[in-house]
Amino acid sequence: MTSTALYPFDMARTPKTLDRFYSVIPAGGIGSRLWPLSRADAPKFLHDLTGSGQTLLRDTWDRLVPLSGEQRIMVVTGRAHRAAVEAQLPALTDENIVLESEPRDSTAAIGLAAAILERREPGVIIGSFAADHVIKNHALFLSAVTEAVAAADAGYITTIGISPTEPAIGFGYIRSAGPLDIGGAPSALTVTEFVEKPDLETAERYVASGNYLWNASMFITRADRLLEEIGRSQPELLAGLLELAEAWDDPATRGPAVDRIWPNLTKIAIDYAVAEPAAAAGKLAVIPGYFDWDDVGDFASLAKLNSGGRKSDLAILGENARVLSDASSGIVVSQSGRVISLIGVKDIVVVDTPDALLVTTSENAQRVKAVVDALKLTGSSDVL
Ligand SMILES: Nc1nc2c(ncn2[C@@H]2O[C@H](COP(=O)(O)OP(=O)(O)O[C@H]3O[C@H](CO)[C@@H](O)[C@H](O)[C@@H]3O)[C@@H](O)[C@H]2O)c(=O)[nH]1
Repeated sequence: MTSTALYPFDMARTPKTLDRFYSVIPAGGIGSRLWPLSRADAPKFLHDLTGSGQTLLRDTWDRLVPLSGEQRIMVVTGRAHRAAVEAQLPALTDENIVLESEPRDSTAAIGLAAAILERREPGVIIGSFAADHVIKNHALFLSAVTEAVAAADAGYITTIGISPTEPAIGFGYIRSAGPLDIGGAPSALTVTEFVEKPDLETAERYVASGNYLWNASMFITRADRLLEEIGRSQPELLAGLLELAEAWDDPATRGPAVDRIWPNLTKIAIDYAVAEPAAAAGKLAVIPGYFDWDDVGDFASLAKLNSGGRKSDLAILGENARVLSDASSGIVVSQSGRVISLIGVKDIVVVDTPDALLVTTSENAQRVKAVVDALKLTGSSDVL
């Protein structure tokens, strides 16, 4: 059975707008809160973190095939990841892989895909979906995105909002208001405010108010509308993206244009460059998503994901893991083959790789990024 057949989604009855729909997968983040499992040469999206037997990138691809077909999925990733990405996605065509010489953040990555696709096919609608998230209830995901495509066709930059369960500070918060009257998008809501990564006090206030949704980092929009919004807040960045797109499809002009323009593009996340200003201008819409969504941002989420939500359990990841546990809980990731024994430790995080060992607790899982920053500063980048 192909993965497509797993979805209860009838392509014959999907709206016409999906004919113009392209999925974009920006696969650029290293996932530094998952160090030392996630590395520069083996980032989070190239790992199987769910026990599905597939990498998160492949799971993402399979999820998007029913929406765009294999021919209309574009992946934007670093040059260094080309071979690994292509091995994961054999149906990815050369024209649908965009290779970056260095990371320039999500506005440049998604904006370049939009500019290339708009040039090839004016009027195209794109949806960008992180390469390293975990989603269950695919039918609900597909129906939310289908609605988002209809809202995008009406001119909105559309995102998918998830009901918050805690005042997480690593997410964007979307304040939704009344319904928008858009055919094909009955659950679309107008957005009055988008706040990227608020401080803890603000996040607590947002969650307590019940008026905010988490941004799931999915942006569905007409490519021309996205470019217009980038141009409003980052005109120089837009000019660079348009110039790159013009040179892209000719191998003789692409290389020189990339060398000249790409390293000078402003590094800014799409949440700041597009979502916040578009919300302030009343051009952002949100579709509430009722599917299970997890960005697996740190080892605490990874532990939860792999222990079925039971805090008392010990989740073990690693093909040849040899773990002895007595009255312990948390997560062990084993890549070294060493025997690991735990006695009476709760909510522990142990990540054992051949050249680096991390020991912390679920409560401190967010602080792993600081270790990565410190390793960079102390010249220990060989283990990153
Ligand atoms: N190709 C490429 N992709 C990139 C780059 N930088 C980021 N990305 C991709 O852009 C997406 C967002 O990554 P981050 O910018 O690291 O996002 P974040 O800190 O996790 O926050 C975003 O996601 C949250 C949900 O997980 C959101 O709540 C938040 O608002 C925001 O959209 C991911 O798919 C990541 O791979 C880059 O330089 N190149």
